[in-house]
Amino acid sequence: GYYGNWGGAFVPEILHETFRQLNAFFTEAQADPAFWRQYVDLMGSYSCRPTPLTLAENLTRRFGGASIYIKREDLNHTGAHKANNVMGQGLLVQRMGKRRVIAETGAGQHGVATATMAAKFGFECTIYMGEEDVQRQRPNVFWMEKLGATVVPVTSGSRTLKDAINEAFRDWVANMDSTHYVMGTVCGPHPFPAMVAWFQKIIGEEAKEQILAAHGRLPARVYACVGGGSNAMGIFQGFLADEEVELVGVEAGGEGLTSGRHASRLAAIPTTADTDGIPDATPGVAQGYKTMFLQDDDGQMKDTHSVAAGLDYIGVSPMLADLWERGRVRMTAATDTEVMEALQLAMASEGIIPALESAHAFVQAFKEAGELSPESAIIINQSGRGDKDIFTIAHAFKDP
Ligand SMILES: CC/C=C(/N=C/c1c(COP(=O)(O)O)cnc(C)c1O)C(=O)O
Repeated sequence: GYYGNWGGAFVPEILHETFRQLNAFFTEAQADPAFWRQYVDLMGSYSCRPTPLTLAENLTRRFGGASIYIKREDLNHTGAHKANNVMGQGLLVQRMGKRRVIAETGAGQHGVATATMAAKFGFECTIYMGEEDVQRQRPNVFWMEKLGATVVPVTSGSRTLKDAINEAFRDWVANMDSTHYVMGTVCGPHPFPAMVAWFQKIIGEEAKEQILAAHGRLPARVYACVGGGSNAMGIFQGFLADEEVELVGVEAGGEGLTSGRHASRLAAIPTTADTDGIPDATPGVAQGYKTMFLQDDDGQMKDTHSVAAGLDYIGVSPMLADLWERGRVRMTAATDTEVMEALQLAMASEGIIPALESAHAFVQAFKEAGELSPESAIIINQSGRGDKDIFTIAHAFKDP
């Protein structure tokens, strides 16, 4: 369960048997071709896959460089890439014979997706959500409850994603015989990162086939926003073996990397010795895994900030920490202000409304498209749609 120096499964003794069982079920499912076919068929009939790869002609013309393609994970059922992971996990829960699922959520997309899957599979469902996120993603809270899930507002800590994860783990330790924890991203103790990345790789498999068909050759660069890292790992896996394809992760720059109010774990750190004086992430172990965390000198988790609830998290996938350390993935950050501008441009130019999280990837792609040759192409992974963010966006534009 390691990716270079990162990952592992730092879980208490009491959970070892549960993790052993989970690993056994996952390994068996991975080895069973019928399981992956069942998953692909379900994603086709229930979640509109394959999702389109849309050529953004107006944005391409505006920047005058690479052809800009958008991978439309917003067109999944429930509106984000989270659907890929939860439906796969649902099939796994069926194989394990469990009847209850729990999950953490920040943006509420993973929560809605898990509640949707539970309704379809007939599982009992409890979602843990930071009180602050309950307030800023109300449309999703409404749907989770309407779909039959119990939403538990979490009032400990910073009342955001990391606190929701802590509460979900507490529930799981107390109910692990009946309950599966549907981790929403490629973080947490092994095998969670591996499982989530395995289901999300469907994005990259489709995108590679689609770009070769539409553009005739591999893209120069692929951009994805990074919260825990699951939509990024999903699309990146389609191109990891193609060294000529540059992979760019975009983290939450919040109010700026020197503001102390951001959620950038890797982008803030130049790969050389840290000389920019920006308080950066450091290696640590928390929430069951080892990665680069935004923590203080005592190893206590810092409060993060992002306009996008789904990126507002202290940890980053051990897979991405390893790919970044090896130089295979370049990490950048986009500020809240840049995100709003890119969102507005995408809406006005292409009639596409990205989620605030996804808009971070658009920011970096817009900065770089013009410097690439017109014969080249780039792909932006649009992880979700912006409907959930209507109040945040309205507020941002009201106060210019
Ligand atoms: C698992 C907690 C993260 C959530 N969402 C994260 C998210 C993200 C960031 O998550 P990753 O892809 O795992 O980095 C990107 N795009 C959208 C639309 C998201 O909703 C959630 O609760 O919905």
